[in-house]
Amino acid sequence: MIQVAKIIVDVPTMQTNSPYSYLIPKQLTNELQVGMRVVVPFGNGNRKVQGFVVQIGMEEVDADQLKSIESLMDLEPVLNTELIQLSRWLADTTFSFQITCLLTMLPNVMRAKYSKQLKIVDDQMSEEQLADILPSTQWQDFETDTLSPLQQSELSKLRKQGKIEIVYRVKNQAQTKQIFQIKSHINAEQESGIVDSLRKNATKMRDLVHFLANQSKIVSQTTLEKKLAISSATIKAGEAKGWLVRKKVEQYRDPYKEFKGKTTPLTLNQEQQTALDEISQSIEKSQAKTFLLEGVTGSGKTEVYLQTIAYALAKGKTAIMLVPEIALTPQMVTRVKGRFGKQVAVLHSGLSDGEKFDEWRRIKRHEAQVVVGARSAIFAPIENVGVIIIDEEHETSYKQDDAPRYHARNVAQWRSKFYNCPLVLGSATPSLESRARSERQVYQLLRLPNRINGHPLPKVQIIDMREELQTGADQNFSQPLLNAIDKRLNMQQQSILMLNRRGYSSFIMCRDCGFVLKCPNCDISLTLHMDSRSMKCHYCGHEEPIPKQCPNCHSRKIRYYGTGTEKVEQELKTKFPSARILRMDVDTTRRKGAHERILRQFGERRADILLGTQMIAKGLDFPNVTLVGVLNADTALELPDFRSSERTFQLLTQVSGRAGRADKLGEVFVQTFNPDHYAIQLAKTQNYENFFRKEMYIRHQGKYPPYYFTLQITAANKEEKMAAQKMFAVLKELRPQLSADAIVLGPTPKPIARVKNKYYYQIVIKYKHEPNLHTAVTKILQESQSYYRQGIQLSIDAEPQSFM
Ligand SMILES: Nc1ncnc2c1ncn2[C@@H]1O[C@H](COP(=O)(O)OP(=O)(O)OP(=O)(O)O)[C@@H](O)[C@H]1O
Ligand SMILES: [Zn+2]
Ligand SMILES: [Zn+2]
Repeated sequence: MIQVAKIIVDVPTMQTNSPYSYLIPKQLTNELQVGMRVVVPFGNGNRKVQGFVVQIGMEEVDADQLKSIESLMDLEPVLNTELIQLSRWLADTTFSFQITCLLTMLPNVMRAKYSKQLKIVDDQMSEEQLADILPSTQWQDFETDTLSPLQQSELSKLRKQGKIEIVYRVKNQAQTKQIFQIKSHINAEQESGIVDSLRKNATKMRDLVHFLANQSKIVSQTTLEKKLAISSATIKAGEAKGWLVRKKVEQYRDPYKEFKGKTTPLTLNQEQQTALDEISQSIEKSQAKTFLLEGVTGSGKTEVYLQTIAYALAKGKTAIMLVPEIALTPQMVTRVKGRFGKQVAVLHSGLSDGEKFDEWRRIKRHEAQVVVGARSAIFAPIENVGVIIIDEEHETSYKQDDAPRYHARNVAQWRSKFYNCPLVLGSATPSLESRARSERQVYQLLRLPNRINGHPLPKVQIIDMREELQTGADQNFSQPLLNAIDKRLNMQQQSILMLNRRGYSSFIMCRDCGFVLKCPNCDISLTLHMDSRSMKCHYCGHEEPIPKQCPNCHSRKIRYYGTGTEKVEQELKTKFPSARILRMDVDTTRRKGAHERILRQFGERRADILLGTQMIAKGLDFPNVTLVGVLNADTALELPDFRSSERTFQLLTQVSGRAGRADKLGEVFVQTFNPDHYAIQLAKTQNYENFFRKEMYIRHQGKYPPYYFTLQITAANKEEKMAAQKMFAVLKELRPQLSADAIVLGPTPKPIARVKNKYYYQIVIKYKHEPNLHTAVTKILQESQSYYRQGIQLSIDAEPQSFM
């Protein structure tokens, strides 16, 4: 029996869910702990990889058979036992590898960077000889698969002859920010003596001495440099003379350093109070219970969340609150930070890697007790959790598209059980899955059926664009909507307009031959963008100049069709020359802080109209907004997805909810070509309960979730035939494991069959109870490693949120 460390290694092409055993070097026996990252040798040669220690224990093995840990990457564990346990569950339930899960839980900077270098180890070999095969500029970090077959064989020959070696290094990217602090070592009495000893023209030195002689507090070096306009060389010279000491200290990169503003708890109304009491009781009794807080838009759900968090904190516990990425900046942060100040850590994609790393460490060191963040914040290393809240729980962004394909709601449930604390799911339009569970008493339903302001929900008018177009109206604006905008401008009230398509035109087509300009890499048409004067692919980012003539028949009759936010902005400017318009879409919010700036401007009433894509639909709370216009309600309805009605209803209800949230009444116009569709008709009354019943009936008929589970398996390859063949082979292996009740759709190409030059084929399995499915799919996952070498990527998605 010897002591070994069980380690999950980071080898992308040889993944497995079982850890490897390594020997622990003598010097490290007392140091090594579960949850640390280490560098270990792996495979043949001297390849080094990052690994995670998941267990330390005795094992019946021959020490000669094992390799030994090379070095530690951390001096303390980066993962606690809870998170290691969670990663195992996550890998199992999302059909992914544990290493992928571990890396997902940590800030990006904790992913190791690998470097490899060619090194000559034989005196007989000259650098020129090697450079003949591979230019010396490529000796560092070369990619073997980009080399020519000849280069590959030459290099491997040299290696076999022992003339060259490939040296691997694992680099830790996690860097803290260090600053110098300065403490004076001289006093006022010493000043004149020192100054006399200086040369006459040493004015900078004199300034420094004067400052130090009269300063007893510690200052940072950068402050001092700025204040006295001196260089770091002057300060170092002062240090050498013993006038001061410099000390290196760590400083957090705080994204909300400048944050000010404090909010106090509001007096809750009866319904809010009842909801708070129910949840608080669960915190008090340490119950792992899930609540569904169904509250209409503007019913004050956020205030319930905040007071729930306050309750958990008062009990000496911590809290996690998830919000959709978009909602995070900036209104939600203001609300939570305003209530809990420095106790809050914020995690979202708008932060730099360094900022995220520092916020993560504040949580880990128990310096923050409240975590607010987007999806991945559910993995925050917070302990002693008292409550977990997921706002807008129906949002698709809570499901990750890449491996591990997890849903934050499921992870939250796991952690809620681990800590015996309640989980609160909040929404005005809950997902059908969650609402159905509350129907079966799996979740406890709490309702806020009324708006805080006591007003009814805004009145919604559906406008039939087919009729409007017949009367010769505008493509984008119906007359009633134009009138309503005009009225708001006259009354100095604000409007929000939503169009779910960015760019100028959705596609361009030749009127002579019908040619449509498509992306060379994907099966979709290119979108015209006027601000960059180019055609762009919204899937892969491909960009090319706007053609002046048809690339197919050379006709000049090339025309723009469809519309986007850019074009609508231009039209608005022509129609309402005096209106101040803000446009918010992916193109105007690319730069850091742009999102916040636009919303701040709108909140300060420095604009009359906010025009945007669906990123403006959620969470915004502006009291002066009394009009909401949806320019085209049909975009989501057209998608080939069984959730398209649900998405449409949710989006319309959410965006309608932005109007009339304070003392003034709100009004909504929804323009559509499908005025009779039930999702649109029911959004008119914003009656979620009716929508729920109708949609449940349809899902039952179609055998879809929440009545059936779904599992999607996709194969991707540069060649369509390869992707299709693999999917047929997978199905052949899987089908015998399934009962006759399981329904298999496909193999079929995905609705967008080609993206970034890869073809996608899929099968979807719908099932109720399949005891063999999990094992069979896990086996397919393990086998997928071997096709990976043939360039076939296989992905498995349990409960996919999108079938595109
Ligand atoms: N008890 C209360 N007394 C007074 N004002 C309140 C109270 N609760 C909430 N409010 C205010 O009512 C407004 C709407 O509340 P909030 O934004 O929390 O609603 P919500 O249910 O989260 O809305 P949505 O789902 O539309 O985002 C906010 O301006 C909030 O400050
Ligand atoms: Zn043409
Ligand atoms: Zn493309």
